[in-house]
Amino acid sequence: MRPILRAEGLSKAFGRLLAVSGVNLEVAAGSIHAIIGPNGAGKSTLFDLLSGAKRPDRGRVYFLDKEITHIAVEERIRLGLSRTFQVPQVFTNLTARENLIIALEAAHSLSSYPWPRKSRFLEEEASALLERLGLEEQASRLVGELAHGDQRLVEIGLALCLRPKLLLLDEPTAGMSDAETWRTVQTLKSLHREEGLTLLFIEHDMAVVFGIADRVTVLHLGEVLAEGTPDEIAKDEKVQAAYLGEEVMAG
Ligand SMILES: Nc1ncnc2c1ncn2[C@@H]1O[C@H](COP(=O)(O)OP(=O)(O)OP(=O)(O)O)[C@@H](O)[C@H]1O
Repeated sequence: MRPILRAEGLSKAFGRLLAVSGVNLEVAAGSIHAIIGPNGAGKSTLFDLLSGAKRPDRGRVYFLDKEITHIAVEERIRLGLSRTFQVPQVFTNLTARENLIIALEAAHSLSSYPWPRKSRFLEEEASALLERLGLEEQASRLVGELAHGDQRLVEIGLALCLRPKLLLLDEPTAGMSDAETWRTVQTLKSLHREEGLTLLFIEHDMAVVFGIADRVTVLHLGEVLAEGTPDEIAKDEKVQAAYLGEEVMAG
């Protein structure tokens, strides 16, 4: 299938440490693609290069066949490439609904709308998003008081306000209980199914990777060690060796 995102020979060094080294990556439109790898493998740095938070020393990034290597984060978002972070970027002193309304207002240019119409539009859009995320009951609570899993879902909601075609998720289930992880996985699956959203996500929890990914790229010491279906990756001896000493591939 046609790639929505393509990276060619991406490299990024911090001093003498080569964090990302000659990475080639293709993310098929409509896929759920996981990036895995031991701690320090370069996963977050790769995300920074793809989302525009950092610039590569070498290599190119293409989104929908347009080269985006040197364009700003905001422009990438406008093209349809959004991301979430390891620590949720949300307004903790506002409610879940208020968070979404602010993001929706910023995402749509509504300045010419008369206020009643604008207000109704924002309320309706926020309600629809809260329902899609399963956050109706939490809508009027301060985000800072919500469970960690719900805060992360609010952050995903903020990214969805921008109507992305591709969503980059940095460890979407990190720090979640089993129940929160399950709920997040179901929500991501339904967003993928119902909205045709392509997902690229970094994940340490192999149950999540094997539960939803149709493609997996393994990074190790900044390089692509292997790429394939979850089953191919689970059987790969190079991958098993790279994870030696970590428990993540067990089971
Ligand atoms: N700003 C920075 N300055 C110096 N070194 C950095 C910086 N950011 C990352 N590194 C180093 O680059 C390497 C890759 O880090 P990165 O965070 O991309 O890995 P990761 O695979 O996301 O790790 P983790 O799974 O622990 O989050 C690590 O050795 C890290 O210490």
